[in-house]
Amino acid sequence: MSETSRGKIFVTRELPGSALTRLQQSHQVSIWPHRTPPTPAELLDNVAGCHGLLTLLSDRIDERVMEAAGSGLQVISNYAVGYNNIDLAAAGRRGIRVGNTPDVLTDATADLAVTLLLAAARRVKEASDEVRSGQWQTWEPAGLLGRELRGKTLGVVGIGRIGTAFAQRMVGGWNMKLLYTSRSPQAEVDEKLGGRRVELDELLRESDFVSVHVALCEETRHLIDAAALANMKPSAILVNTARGEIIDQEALVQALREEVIFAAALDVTTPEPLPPSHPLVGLPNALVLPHIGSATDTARHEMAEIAVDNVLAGMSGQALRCEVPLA
Ligand SMILES: NC(=O)C1=CN([C@@H]2O[C@H](COP(=O)(O)OP(=O)(O)OC[C@H]3O[C@@H](n4cnc5c(N)ncnc54)[C@H](OP(=O)(O)O)[C@@H]3O)[C@@H](O)[C@H]2O)C=CC1
Ligand SMILES: O=CC(=O)O
Repeated sequence: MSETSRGKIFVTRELPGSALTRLQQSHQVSIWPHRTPPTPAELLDNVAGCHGLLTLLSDRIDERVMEAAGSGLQVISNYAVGYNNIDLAAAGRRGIRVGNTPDVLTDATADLAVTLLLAAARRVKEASDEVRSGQWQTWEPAGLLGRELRGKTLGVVGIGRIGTAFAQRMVGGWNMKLLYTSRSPQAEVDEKLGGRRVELDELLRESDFVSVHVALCEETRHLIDAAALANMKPSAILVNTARGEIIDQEALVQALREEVIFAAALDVTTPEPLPPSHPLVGLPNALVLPHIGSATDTARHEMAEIAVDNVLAGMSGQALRCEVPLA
């Protein structure tokens, strides 16, 4: 299909900036008008006859959705770097290209991981709650004592783009010792950041701060389970900005309640949104944010530009600006 032949595109949410107007100029675009995602049934209805889909990480794009779109579907462009919401094998079988939005959100997400780590280390949630609830009575010598960062050991689980950017900040800012996991050696991380590649067991045992940055897939689901948490130091802090399912959340609740670890700070949970009644929300040593890793104006605008470029390229049969390799 050429860019001028007005293919049909379904976009599952409004995006910031003007990138979507580039799609509207050349194609027949329908944009889901609500703040919350289409239900699975609504998704099936809306994709019928589409040549391109621009999706969010909260939209599950499985074989049924591709089937409902029909044989004309050429491209699925995810407005995220993670693509665990898309059935890549099904896309591969159907010859559908899949796109994502890497790099432009790396700084924003790494910055948020630093924010979470610092907030947990200095007990910011408990301190703020004390002020809000009127429980702040006086300056106390032993009140709300947190953890220092300088010279401590940092464990980065998955040293890809965001894991590396996060490690740069922590090693450069606080002179931390770096341990990391990776399926392959990372010479640059070793040379520039003094990192040491280790097995997950050693990383968990030795680290004062553990931050999760692996992609979610079958191999990484519940990578941090009860046994992994028991392996961590009682003084350790766990940060997750990757995906909620990488941590066994029930095991985490128990570990926080029993002070197996000191604290957790999470941008991602299972499910999302996490209900306010969930135990993690009420625990003093857990900090939960509503998946805002990439939520800066710059990152979200640039993500929109890439996502639109990916749709346009895919619909004209070209390689995408950022294409996810299919199995
Ligand atoms: N909170 C938020 O808003 C955001 C969350 N994210 C999440 O962060 C993740 C990382 O993003 P980014 O750094 O750009 O991605 P990268 O692809 O650069 O890094 C992904 C890392 O995951 C590892 N990995 C992939 N598959 C496996 C596997 N099967 N087993 C073990 N390790 C694996 C890779 O390891 P290896 O080197 O061994 O291949 C790599 O270190 C995204 O997938 C997304 O889920 C991203 C942006 C914003
Ligand atoms: O979670 C966000 C992403 O871009 O992936």
